[in-house]
Amino acid sequence: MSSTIPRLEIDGLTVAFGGLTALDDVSFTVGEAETVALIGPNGAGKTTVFNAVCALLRPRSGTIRINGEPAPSSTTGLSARKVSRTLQGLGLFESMSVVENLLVPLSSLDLGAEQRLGKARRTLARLGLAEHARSPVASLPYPERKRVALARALVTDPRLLLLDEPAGGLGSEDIDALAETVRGLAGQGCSVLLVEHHVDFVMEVADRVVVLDFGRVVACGTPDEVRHDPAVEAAYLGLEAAA
Ligand SMILES: Nc1ncnc2c1ncn2[C@@H]1O[C@H](COP(=O)(O)OP(=O)(O)OP(=O)(O)O)[C@@H](O)[C@H]1O
Repeated sequence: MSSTIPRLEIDGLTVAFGGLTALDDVSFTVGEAETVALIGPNGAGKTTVFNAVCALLRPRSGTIRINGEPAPSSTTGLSARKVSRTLQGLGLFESMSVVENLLVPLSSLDLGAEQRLGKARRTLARLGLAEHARSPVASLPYPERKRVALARALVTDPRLLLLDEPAGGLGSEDIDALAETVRGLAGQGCSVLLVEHHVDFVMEVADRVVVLDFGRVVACGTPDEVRHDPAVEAAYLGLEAAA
């Protein structure tokens, strides 16, 4: 599954906020068309990894490479590198229609108006949102709004997709549909880095799982390997089971 040059390579990443070390020498890779899940308890550093990849903060040390090249030093460079991200808070333009939301990221691509619209409509159809194309985002229930956020991230055909808690707030039917969509991304050559608390979803879609605890990688492996790792049970899964 992985090519020799990882789609994303994080090496020795250390991030501090004042006296708090949020990430401590974190290293892992995401291969071509691979889905890697980043899990760990609240405050483990998962979002900080995303923010570092997206150039929203400056690491104290370590390197981040995308397709073998240093990651962009500002968020504006991400789309040219074919990196997309979804946000926990969705970040949609609520008063605009669904299709207009998808046209926003397409505006930076060198495409004509018809091509942009075609791309947006094909993406909406792929995610079962075609009938909502003209609806204002604010009029849709949360699961559909969440799917619009995913569609907006996918409409530019990213090679690396960062998904921040995509299953959060969804019911089991929507989670099943989401799992199918995420599994299908590999077939399109898209690599995924996923932050998620929903462990069953993670175990279903991830090729590999990286477990963070207090900013350090405490385990890394296939879902089965990680599931039976005592360090993981202690750091995360055990806490969930006890909750
Ligand atoms: N901008 C910031 N300033 C100060 N501390 C921060 C900042 N961002 C994150 N932190 C701290 O860094 C640590 C890691 O936070 P982070 O949000 O990455 O964890 P997380 O694993 O994503 O947690 P959650 O699952 O709750 O989203 C936490 O202790 C958090 O309080």
